[in-house]
Amino acid sequence: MTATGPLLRAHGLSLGYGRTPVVHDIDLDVTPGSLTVLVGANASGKSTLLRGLARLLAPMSGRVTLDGVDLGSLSPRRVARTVGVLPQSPVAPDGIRVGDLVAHGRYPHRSFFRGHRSDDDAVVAASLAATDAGSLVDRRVDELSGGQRQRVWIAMVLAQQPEVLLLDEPTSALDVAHQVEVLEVLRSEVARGRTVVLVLHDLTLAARYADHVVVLAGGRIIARGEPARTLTEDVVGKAFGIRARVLEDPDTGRPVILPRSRQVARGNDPGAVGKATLP
Ligand SMILES: Nc1ncnc2c1ncn2[C@@H]1O[C@H](COP(=O)(O)OP(=O)(O)OP(=O)(O)O)[C@@H](O)[C@H]1O
Repeated sequence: MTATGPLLRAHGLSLGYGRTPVVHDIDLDVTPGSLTVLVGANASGKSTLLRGLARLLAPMSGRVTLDGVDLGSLSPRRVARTVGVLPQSPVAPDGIRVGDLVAHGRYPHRSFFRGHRSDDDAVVAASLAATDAGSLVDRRVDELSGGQRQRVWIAMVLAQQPEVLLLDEPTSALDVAHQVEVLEVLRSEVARGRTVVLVLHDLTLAARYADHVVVLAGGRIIARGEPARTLTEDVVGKAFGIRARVLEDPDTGRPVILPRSRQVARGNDPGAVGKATLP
C-alpha cells in the first residue's frame, strides 16, 4: 500500500442540520492510499459524516483539512480535482445520456487552456468498462435499472480521477456479482495510491475489502481499526442492537458476520447493549 495521497482529516468535527447536531466531535484521519468503510445503523450519521468530509455540509464546529489546509478555504475546482463524491441518491439532469453524464467527471480537469481532449474519451470509456457499463453508453440515464444507474454514477466518479473518493452506499442497488466487481475496482484504485472512503451496510463485504472500518453509533465513533479487531460481536451488538456471530473466513482470515437475533436496546445510544432478546 502506498501512502502518498493527500491526508483528509476531521478535527473535533460536529455536523448537523439547522441547529440539531447529528455527528459529534469526530476526530478521524483518513489514511492516504487506503480503503476505509463507514458502518453503522440507519441514522447513525454515516452519510452526514461523509458529506462533511466532502465539504457538502459545513461544520457546526471543528474542521476538515486536506493536507493541513482547511477544506472550506480551498477553491471548488481544487476540491473537485482532489475529492470525488458519490452521494446516496444522486440526481441526473433530465434526459442525459450515459456517456455525457460520465464525461461530466472530466470537468474539473478542463480549463480555458485545456478543453476536451481525446484522452478524456479514453478515461470515460475505461471508467464505463470498469463498472461493466460500457454497453450503456448511448442509453438515457433515466431509462436504466437502479443497479445500472448506480454503476454509471460510479463510472462518473472514477472518470473524475480524484485522489480521494467518497462514496455513499455505492453498491446498495447492485447484485452480488456487481457488488464484488465494484469493490474490486475500488481496491485497484487504492492499489494505484488513491484513497477511498465508502459507506456500506454489508458488514462481511466491509470486512473483506476495508483496510480500516469506522463504526458509528448515535453520531459518534464507537470503534475503528482493521476489520478483524473492529467488527467484533460486542461492537456489532452495540452498533446494531443485534446478537451476531463473527466467524473467520478460512480463505482470507477476514471476519464473516452472521446476524443472529435482534436485541431490544439499539445502537443509536452508543452505550446501549441490549439485554432482552427476541426469540
Ligand atoms: N437533510 C437533512 N435534514 C435534517 N435532518 C437530516 C438530514 N439528513 C439526515 N438527517 C438526520 O440526520 C441523522 C443522521 O442521518 P444520516 O443520513 O447521516 O444517517 P446514516 O447513518 O447515513 O443512515 P442510513 O443508513 O439510513 O443511510 C438522522 O437522524 C437523519 O434524520
